[in-house]
Amino acid sequence: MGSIGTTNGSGIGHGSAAVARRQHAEGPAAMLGIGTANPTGVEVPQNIFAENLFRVTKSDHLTELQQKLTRICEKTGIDKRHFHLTEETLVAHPELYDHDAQSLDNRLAMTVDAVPKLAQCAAAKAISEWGRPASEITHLVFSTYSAWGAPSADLRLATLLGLRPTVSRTILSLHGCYGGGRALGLARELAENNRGARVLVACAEITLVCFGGPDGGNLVGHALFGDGAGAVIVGAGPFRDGEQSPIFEMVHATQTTVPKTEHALGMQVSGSGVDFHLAIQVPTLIGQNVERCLLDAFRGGDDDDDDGHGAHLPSPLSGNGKWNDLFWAVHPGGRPILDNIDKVLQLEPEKLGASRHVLREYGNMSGATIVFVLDELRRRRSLLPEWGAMLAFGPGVTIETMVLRCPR
Ligand SMILES: CC(C)(COP(=O)(O)OP(=O)(O)OC[C@H]1O[C@@H](n2cnc3c(N)ncnc32)[C@H](O)[C@@H]1OP(=O)(O)O)[C@@H](O)C(=O)NCCC(=O)NCCSC(=O)/C=C/c1ccc(O)cc1
Repeated sequence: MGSIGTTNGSGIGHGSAAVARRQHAEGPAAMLGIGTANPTGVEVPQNIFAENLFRVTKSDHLTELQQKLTRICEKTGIDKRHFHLTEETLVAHPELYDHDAQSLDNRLAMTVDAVPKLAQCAAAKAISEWGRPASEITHLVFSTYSAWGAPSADLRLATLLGLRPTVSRTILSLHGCYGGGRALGLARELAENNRGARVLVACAEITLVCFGGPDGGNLVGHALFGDGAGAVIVGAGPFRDGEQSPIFEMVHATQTTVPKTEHALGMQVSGSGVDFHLAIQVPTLIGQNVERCLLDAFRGGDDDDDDGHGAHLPSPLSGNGKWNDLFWAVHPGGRPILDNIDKVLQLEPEKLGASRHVLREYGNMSGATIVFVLDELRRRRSLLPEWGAMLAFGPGVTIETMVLRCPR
């Protein structure tokens, strides 16, 4: 027995090492198709959001609270958001804004199909751009906090898209706003370590699970979050006939948890739904930690001698304007988060333009938002420098960082 799993003696080890080497893809993983979608029913301009919310939840008597939400809405940098939840649904389900009512079952019943369907719309666009049939997808990574149950939303999405029964599925739940960054990081590793793999990343969020009356203490969440889905096809070379050429290469990725910040961002599930907690310090915490994460991510690439791109990574240094040599895909978690990143990295005004555009047009769609930012950057591709950085944040506090390259 002694030789199984060892690299000396039997030759089994050498053989398995060779198999492992053959399983590696050629070159870095890349995004080969990007798609986004929003619910089509409800689009709410931010300047009437507070008035609407208080009216539909029969809370007009809470005038001070309404004034406060109006003040907060004005500072979000958001123009409009899209929602799955309609006024008719709220009339039929007053338990959705009664925080003493047991409403979790009804909420989940409303999202169980809607979340994978929204993801399907985004995925269909990503697959169409990729240029190959859905049956060639080998892996699915689905991130959502809005739909729970087993069989889970990833299986429902796989069925809706007609993925093959051997597709290797993973669902990421409750990652909140860094779910998209984590799903892309995982897809990168799957694509580079499984020759021929084509990974569908899907993120979809419907805020109905956490909707509540304005007296529930989550005014900032009300002002910030919207519904949406994003999808990306990730694969590494060799590339196939008919495939879209790489949009962004995913050169190196890191995940950092900022110590002792568990209290800052969170989600609590109860019989009455899902409550968010967003501490007032979050924008400052992210501003204080983001540069270290970026330096680690760009330095980390130098250690990856095997993958062949470490030696070519640029080495941006703080304070000398070098961060402005990159393009930026930053999760627009909130306007002050973007402002703080601008300040800390001394970015030129338009560097976070794609993130601010997405925040303005859609609000914060948690994990799906980063895909919208990548989609927007892709539209501006001819203007982008060669190298870029992606940042996503969420509970932990967790910061996902990825070094990107825009091939010429
Ligand atoms: C638009 C805000 C709310 C206000 O803008 P501002 O420039 O800070 O303006 P002010 O300083 O004048 O604040 C306006 C009011 O908002 C209040 N406020 C200001 N942040 C707060 C505050 N976190 N609390 C509760 N009152 C506040 C503030 O006290 C003040 O109240 P008042 O004096 O009565 O008008 C801005 O601070 C903002 O966007 N904050 C949110 C940032 C944030 O934490 N974003 C989440 C990033 S991470 C992420 O996206 C993940 C989310 C997630 C997803 C899924 C999960 O499961 C878990 C998490």
